[in-house]
Amino acid sequence: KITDETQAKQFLAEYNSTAETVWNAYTEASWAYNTNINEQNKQIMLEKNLEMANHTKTYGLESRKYDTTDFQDPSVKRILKKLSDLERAVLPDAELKEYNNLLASMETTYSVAKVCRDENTCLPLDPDLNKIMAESRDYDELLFAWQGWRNASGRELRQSYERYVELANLAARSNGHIDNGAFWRSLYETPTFEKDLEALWKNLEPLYLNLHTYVRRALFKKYGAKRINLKGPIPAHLLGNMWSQTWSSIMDLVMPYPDATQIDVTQAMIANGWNARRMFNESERFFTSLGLMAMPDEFWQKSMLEKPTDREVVCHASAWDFYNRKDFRIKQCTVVNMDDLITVHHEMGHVQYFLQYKEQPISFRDGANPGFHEAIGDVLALSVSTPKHLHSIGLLDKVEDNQESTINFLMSIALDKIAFLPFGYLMDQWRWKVFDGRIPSSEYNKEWWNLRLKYQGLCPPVTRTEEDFDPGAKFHIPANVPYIRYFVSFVIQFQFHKALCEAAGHTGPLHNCDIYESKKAGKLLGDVMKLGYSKPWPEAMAMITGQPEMSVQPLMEYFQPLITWLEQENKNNGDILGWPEYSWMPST
Ligand SMILES: C[C@H](NC(=O)O)C(=O)O
Ligand SMILES: [Zn+2]
Repeated sequence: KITDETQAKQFLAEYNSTAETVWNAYTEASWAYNTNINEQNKQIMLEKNLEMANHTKTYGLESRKYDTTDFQDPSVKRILKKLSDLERAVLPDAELKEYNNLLASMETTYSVAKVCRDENTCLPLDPDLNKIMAESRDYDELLFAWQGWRNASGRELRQSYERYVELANLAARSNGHIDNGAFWRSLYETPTFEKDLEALWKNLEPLYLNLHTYVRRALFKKYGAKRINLKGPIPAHLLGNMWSQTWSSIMDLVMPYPDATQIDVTQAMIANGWNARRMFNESERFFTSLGLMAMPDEFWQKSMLEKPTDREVVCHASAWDFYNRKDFRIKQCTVVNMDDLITVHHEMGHVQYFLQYKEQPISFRDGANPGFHEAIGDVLALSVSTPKHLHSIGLLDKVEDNQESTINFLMSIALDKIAFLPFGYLMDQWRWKVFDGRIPSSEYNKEWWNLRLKYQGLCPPVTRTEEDFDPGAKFHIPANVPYIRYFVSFVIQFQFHKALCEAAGHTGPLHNCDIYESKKAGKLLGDVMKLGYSKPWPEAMAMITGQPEMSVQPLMEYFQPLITWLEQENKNNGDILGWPEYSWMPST
């Protein structure tokens, strides 16, 4: 073992500069493929991925030769520890090639899948099927899109997924993890991670149950007793979203006070001639108002902000770091609506993080934990979504400060933030169990729907079998993107919001806070982003909130007026919480 710290630093300097070149080459090739899906671009991406894996393995094996016990510099220890996990590069050549091919083909199948109405009308997910799921109030049309999408995507992916699980586990185990789920959880550096998550969920479950009961009653009014059982699960295609993960698109069906202010500003965006570029400019303006960084010119020159009409692309929105400290991009098939304005801020939050930590060693150019990276943009979006801010950017003609408008506003935010929690929690519950073998492939779909029932109180609108593979109908599953990061983000973003609002000198209810133009709030957030992955995330958490733990208290404080209202409303309606008639399904 090498115990010379100076030698280690030289080794890491060489790693850093060579990694920038190799990772940049791979990222360019991956970008070319994601923004123009064809065989040639796929082959180039696979070739660059092998080169990157080679680099990772060479330096990873070298890093394992160091004994850092007596090293003085904690960063050197931290980087060598991270490098010694080779991830997929540990696989033998043949398995690595097979693994990369599986990933590329699963993401392609998902991204080009379409649902045909007739032989010459085939609809892609983005924007067509998403639009049907959000706007249609026709039970059968919703079922057409919901079932068609699962036939075109999930069903086609089941076999590849089974092999992917084997190879992902082989890689994880070769790196010393018990399985791939354990590897994914290790990124949070928290031995009690699963217990902590369960405790957070137990605190949040009552909020979700109250929202579920209230929305079920509203859907009962709309779709009737044959399709909605007030003591049963909700059919999964009626919530305004292909995966029932956010419900704000059915705000019209659940609006508490139709005569008071509502904040869906899609109409106003269209009426005011907003386009994708305007949405991104507005978001950049918010970041710079906090004293954070503007987008570099390359961002505007090289991003893909709208869906091209002449080629196939991966439409699922994403932000890209090209690891040369200059080139950062977003790929988004932007639609002019409120939902996408929020997504724009989400993706711009990733790029802001990239910009803030770009001078860190490449191994530290990551979020303090993956949930931090997902939270940044959402924190700013909480301010942007306030009636006050929407009014200030010309998307709301008047701001009313009364109980009805407050409840309407909190309902619209809850339909995204509270509705999401069980989905954000169950996605990797399913995958962790697949990776550790508790869910064999013969039960993939049965266990998926058991979790969808247990956590979200949903049922499939039509009978599902093991011919189906419904988890595969959600991007992150074929795309091999972990998901607990979003559950973590939806909790901690309210902790960050509360802390930044205090820094901004906000007084009054938390839900009214808009940190726009607060340089103090911006500095608090910016200083944490600059750390990247250089410090364990509890230190970063403490820098923002003054304490090191995840906590649901700020989320509960934010929604408190709505929680009180929901409890009263559900009582007035004589409705029960939960779905005791759990085996009920709608009559087709
Ligand atoms: C919440 C998650 N966001 C993202 O992928 O950026 C999703 O869209 O499912
Ligand atoms: Zn994200």
